[in-house]
Amino acid sequence: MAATRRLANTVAVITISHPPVNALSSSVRHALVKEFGEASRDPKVEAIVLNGSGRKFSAGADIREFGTSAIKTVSLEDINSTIEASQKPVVAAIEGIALGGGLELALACHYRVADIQAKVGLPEVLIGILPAAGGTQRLPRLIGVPAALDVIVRGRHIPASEALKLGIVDEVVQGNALDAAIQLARKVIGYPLNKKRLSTVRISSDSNLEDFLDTAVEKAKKQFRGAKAPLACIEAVRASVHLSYHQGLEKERQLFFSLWATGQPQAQQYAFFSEREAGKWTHSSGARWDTEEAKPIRTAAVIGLGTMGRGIVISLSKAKIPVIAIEQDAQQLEVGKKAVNSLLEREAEKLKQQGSVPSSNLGSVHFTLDFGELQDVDLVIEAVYENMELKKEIFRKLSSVCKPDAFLCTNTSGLNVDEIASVTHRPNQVIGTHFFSPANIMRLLEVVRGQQTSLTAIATAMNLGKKLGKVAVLVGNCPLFVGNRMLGPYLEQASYLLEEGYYPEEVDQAMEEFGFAMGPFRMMDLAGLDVGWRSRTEKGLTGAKVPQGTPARQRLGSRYSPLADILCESGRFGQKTGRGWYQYEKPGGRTGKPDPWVKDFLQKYRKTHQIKQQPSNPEQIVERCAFALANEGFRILEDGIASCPEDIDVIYNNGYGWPKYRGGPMYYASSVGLPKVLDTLEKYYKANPDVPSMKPAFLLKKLAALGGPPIKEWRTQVGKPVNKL
Ligand SMILES: CC/C=C/CC(=O)SCCNC(=O)CCNC(=O)[C@H](O)C(C)(C)COP(=O)(O)OP(=O)(O)OC[C@H]1O[C@@H](n2cnc3c(N)ncnc32)[C@H](O)[C@@H]1OP(=O)(O)O
Repeated sequence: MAATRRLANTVAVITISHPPVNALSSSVRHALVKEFGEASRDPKVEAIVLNGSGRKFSAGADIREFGTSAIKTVSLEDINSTIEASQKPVVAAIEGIALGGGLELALACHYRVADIQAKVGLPEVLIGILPAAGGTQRLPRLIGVPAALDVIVRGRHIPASEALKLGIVDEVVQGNALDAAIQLARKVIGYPLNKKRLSTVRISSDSNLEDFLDTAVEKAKKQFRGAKAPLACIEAVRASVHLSYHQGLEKERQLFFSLWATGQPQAQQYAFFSEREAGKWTHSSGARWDTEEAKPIRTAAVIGLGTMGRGIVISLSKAKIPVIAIEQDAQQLEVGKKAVNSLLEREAEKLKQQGSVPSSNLGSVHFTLDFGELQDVDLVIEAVYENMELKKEIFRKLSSVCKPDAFLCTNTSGLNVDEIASVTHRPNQVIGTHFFSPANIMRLLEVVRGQQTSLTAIATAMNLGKKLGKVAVLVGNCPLFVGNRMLGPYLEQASYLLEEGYYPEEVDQAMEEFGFAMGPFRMMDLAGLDVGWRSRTEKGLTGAKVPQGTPARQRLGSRYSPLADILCESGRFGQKTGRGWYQYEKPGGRTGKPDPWVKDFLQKYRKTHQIKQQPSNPEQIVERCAFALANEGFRILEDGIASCPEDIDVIYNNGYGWPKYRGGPMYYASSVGLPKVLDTLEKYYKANPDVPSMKPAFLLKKLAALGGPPIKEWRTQVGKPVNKL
């Protein structure tokens, strides 16, 4: 049953019942109409309380119904207007969550009581749409335009205590929200309801409000580059100022349909469900997320307190896991300790502002130089710099010091997890946990399974990711895993574009207009050019190990761009040295400006190597870079390193600044059309046979030959997950 009704004296309690999150599916909406109608007509009923089963009010509209005929049956806003117009007082008892349509339903009620643990919000913008059941019209009438705009455009989940301050809820209770709502309902029987009907409230407009909305548009254009939903949200809220409630609703509806026509909601909803699917990992043995039990992690340790290690310590502490943090010498320990403590203070401050007690919400951190102190921890994460010998030395030590069932994780961004595991007595307990910088902020975690990694270790690492609030994706062990492996051909194309006549700012601008948080050159400057340079030097691609007589722009018979190496040889490592692809105000500076030195250097380089300049074409920049990424993605699928295209997209959306409204590189390839992607790559590769990364992947050819089936069908065509080195 989608909703049930019972009588508590003269109060009817209608309970939405649609596990797991009480989404307002068509059957729930039908049930609400029926139960509410009967309660309204029942002379024994003097007031009505709405709540959700399983201590969750509602997560809003059933996202799976969008684009289907089910969404057209019984509109949520019709239900909301009926509730609002009720002559009997209606109180929402909010436990757990009231999100999207869930909050819109609660806003139609005359009163709202929330449990202290509850969160409310209008997160529609995060799935590419806007609140479309009156939310953009009722919320500004309740809490004012500026506060409502912030809630709607950011889509954040607001804790009950803040919701009370904002005026979204009338009462917050520590105990049972349902009992409190019933009590309130009884108390207000017979009170006038007019002022409680939000659709009747008037918003007074003034020029400040107009300026405020105009500024919000400009800010949103910059902040959400290319995303249409935030702008539609602002326009809908603007309508609440100028139009009657009913005209505003019509505007909300029109904006919803025009957003749908852009294709962005479909991409963002694909991204939403792909994230949920990533948690449902499968293994070639047939084992799955729901067959394997994770071990509890009560204590953890982090080795290395560089940028990554510090972020990991904070993540663990925020998940209330006590951490032991280790460094190799007293001086580095002191530096790391100061940095961690200052980050922890910031977290404690945030908790205080939310009304929580930091000491009960943050795990303790103990700093030491002594590996002996790790003997009882459940899990260790090594986060030292990328050097195989150093990592092996640490894992040897860990293997002898840690208790036999402790899990040993490496935060390598691409080294061989099996080789690291091979020096331990427990390769089955070794697993890769590749965090992204800054690790306390970035949501992505690549969990890398080695040949011998046990299913329990996989389940435990995936579960830990969830506990840390991350989206964990299980991948196979190959050089650079998934995300960084795909970055190779992408950055290669970016460099070739510079050789062929573009400048870093032009390539970055094209990719940022496409929607990337940062273009490739800004990203390299931020990450530090020296990191890749060190790795290329170790591989003999640059530096003294390159055989005499090797052409400057060729390695092992393939095309090679030495541009980044030359920059590094001139001490240009990016932001950290104040010079890289851009110039910065000072070493460590963040604001990059185009650098005349780079322009001059590129012009001389092109002249020296007699490279013909291509006519400028921003579309070509995007195609070459984005298709290079997707092509490597197809190879990764062929190799079984990622088990489905959705996992690759989750990695790019959450770790590499890919615009979510384009779904991810694989979704993008699918939406452009696989035959077109194939054709573009084929043409490029024919003209550039010395660039093997652009040779169309076998799987791409196979899928294009099948006419480019929908992305959810690709899974049937890909290999079994393996480890490939
Ligand atoms: C025309 C009227 C328009 C109305 C606009 C809307 O209401 S649009 C919907 C707005 N609501 C949201 O965007 C909420 C989306 N959901 C979440 O943020 C989270 O799922 C959650 C509710 C905070 C719960 O998070 P938690 O981590 O506890 O669980 P999961 O995310 O794993 O979700 C559990 C399963 O529930 C499915 N699900 C969640 N929300 C919805 C939804 N609104 N519609 C349909 N399904 C939903 C989710 O997919 C999980 O199911 P699986 O089968 O496991 O994938």
